[in-house]
Amino acid sequence: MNKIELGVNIDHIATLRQARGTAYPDLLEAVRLVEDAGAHAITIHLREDRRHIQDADVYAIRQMCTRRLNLELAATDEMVGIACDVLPNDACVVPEKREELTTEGGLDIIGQFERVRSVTQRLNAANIRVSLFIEPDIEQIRRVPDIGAPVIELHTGTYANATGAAKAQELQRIREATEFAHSLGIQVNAGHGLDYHNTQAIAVIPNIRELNIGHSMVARAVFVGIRQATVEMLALMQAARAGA
Ligand SMILES: CC(=O)[C@@H](O)[C@H](O)COP(=O)(O)O
Ligand SMILES: NCC(=O)COP(=O)(O)O
Repeated sequence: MNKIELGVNIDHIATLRQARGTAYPDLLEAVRLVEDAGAHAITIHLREDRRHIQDADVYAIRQMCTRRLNLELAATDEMVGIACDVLPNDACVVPEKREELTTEGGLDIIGQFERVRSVTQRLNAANIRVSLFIEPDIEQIRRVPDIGAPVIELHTGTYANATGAAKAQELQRIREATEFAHSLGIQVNAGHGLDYHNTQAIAVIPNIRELNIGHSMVARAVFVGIRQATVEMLALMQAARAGA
């Protein structure tokens, strides 16, 4: 059985802190609890508008994080400069629009080929493992080797928001995209909009290696705490993968 890993995205713990400009909730305490619960990675998205994670958070988390740090970033010179200074283990290149409520889809690596390739090369040169956050689209995946990224993260937001036949169709698209990328030797991760009900069907796909999950887990943490929210998510992912 292929193992499946969990990266916990703690952006929305910072959203709560930023809502009042307080020092709490403490992101470093969240990292400690999430790691103690067995998560494999900590994911943070330093948005250009700094609406949740702040620059100082990135440096402080890098210092104390004992698991992999996955920094999500837009393909800009500013963000690449910060990543090359902080040196996260992984950098996930994501699309970003200032006015969006949340990330609305995958990066168009065909339309922005030269920019994404140049960003990837700079991150590769700093020994940061690059992941491209893209749609489960065969034509996009076909270009990944030319860009030089070893990992992709498939955007699961469309699947998460769909219902009925459209949901089944999107799940099938994710399955096919995973198999195609795997056949090219690319590591496949997935994330966005995953929760305690829709994650199982994604976790069961054998060649998906890591799920990055944030919003639903922070929401669950309001009632049970982030440690327990992590334990529960890990358990359901692992049960789905084991075929339980
Ligand atoms: C790329 C991605 O899916 C996450 O970074 C997610 O976007 C975090 O939450 P927000 O989109 O609300 O910032
Ligand atoms: N890359 C996806 C991620 O980190 C978490 O997205 P969400 O669970 O907050 O929608």
